[in-house]
Amino acid sequence: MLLLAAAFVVAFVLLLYMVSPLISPKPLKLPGAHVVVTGGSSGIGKCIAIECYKQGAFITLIARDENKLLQTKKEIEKYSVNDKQVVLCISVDVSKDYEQVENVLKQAQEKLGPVDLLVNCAGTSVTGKFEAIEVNSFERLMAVNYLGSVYPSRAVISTMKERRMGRIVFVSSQAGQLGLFGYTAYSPTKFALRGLAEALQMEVKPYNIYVTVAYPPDTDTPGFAEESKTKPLETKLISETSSVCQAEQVARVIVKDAIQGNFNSSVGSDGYMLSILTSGMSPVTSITEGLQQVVCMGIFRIIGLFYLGSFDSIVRRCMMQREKSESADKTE
Ligand SMILES: NC(=O)C1=CN([C@@H]2O[C@H](COP(=O)(O)OP(=O)(O)OC[C@H]3O[C@@H](n4cnc5c(N)ncnc54)[C@H](OP(=O)(O)O)[C@@H]3O)[C@@H](O)[C@H]2O)C=CC1
Ligand SMILES: CCCCCCCCCCCCCCCC(=O)[C@@H](N)CO
Repeated sequence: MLLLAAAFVVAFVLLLYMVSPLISPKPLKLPGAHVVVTGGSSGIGKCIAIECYKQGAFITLIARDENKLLQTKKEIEKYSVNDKQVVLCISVDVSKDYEQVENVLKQAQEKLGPVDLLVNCAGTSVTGKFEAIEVNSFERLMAVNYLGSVYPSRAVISTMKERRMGRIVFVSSQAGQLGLFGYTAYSPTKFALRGLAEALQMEVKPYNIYVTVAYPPDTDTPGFAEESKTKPLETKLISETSSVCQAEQVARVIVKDAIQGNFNSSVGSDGYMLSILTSGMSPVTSITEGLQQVVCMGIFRIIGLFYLGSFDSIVRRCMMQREKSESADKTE
């Protein structure tokens, strides 16, 4: 009986593997491809641009600060692999005016051809206790992190559909997979990208367009340094659960997953567990991935509950410490 069940499972898995080419896309060829990176002048975005350029792509960098763009262009050009390669810089705010974003992308496509890969990496963060975060920060973060990814994607999608090819990456965050102390303004903007990505992927898959959502952990970048200046102690202690990654490593993983058309992109063992645990109704891009989710989800939930317990105790400890030092101040 047991043997029969085992044979059935093996046969089922074999069958799944036989149909797997139906769900795995063909890898994107980067040599000669046009890659647009928003937020390409700094941190993770810059490293993604370098990684694609090293593999022969033509690059458009989008960010606001022109000086930073030009400096990054020079830095990237050191890695050229042929003398035809171009790095184009566009200074625009991706979150302000849709028409403006559409226009600059049109110009970029006139110069370097239709976009093969769009990486939405422009983003920013504000941390603090809910009541301490300025009301307009909630709006600004939603505008930059969410609408700033909607606009460029909306501007390239029609051409991608016509060409029956293309890749779009949304750079979310581990804070887009779980909500943590201090991230009440930031996390929702990163969760929103997941919803956008799932809905969009279902629409564009028949057009051979593949969407990737990346969930990086804390990564050593100028943005992260800025964020760390005002981070609550609780957020720091909770985040120390997983170590800080290098931007080059994060970029390599994102580019690899985008090329392969993987819906989910994560870094490190925490990243792997979180992605399995929060896979929900997201699409799978390989049978192996689906099987890993089915097998590991329960056990990762148990591990996750221990993490949550330790996060709660960090928060409680910090609160008690604060109250103690406040009452000590009063008695002085
Ligand atoms: N570093 C980390 O720990 C993690 C980061 N992430 C996410 O990765 C992405 C990149 O982060 P990181 O490399 O740290 O960030 P950086 O702050 O180092 O770089 C941000 C980039 O985005 C650009 N940018 C910001 N706002 C706008 C805007 N309104 N319009 C156009 N460009 C804009 C910046 O240029 P300029 O200011 O000139 O416009 C810059 O090029 C973000 O979305 C972030 O949320 C996710 C997980 C972890
Ligand atoms: C089985 C379950 C395992 C759970 C492991 C959980 C580990 C949590 C660490 C969270 C770190 C927060 C990253 C936010 C990074 C970010 O987006 C900002 N730095 C942007 O600047």
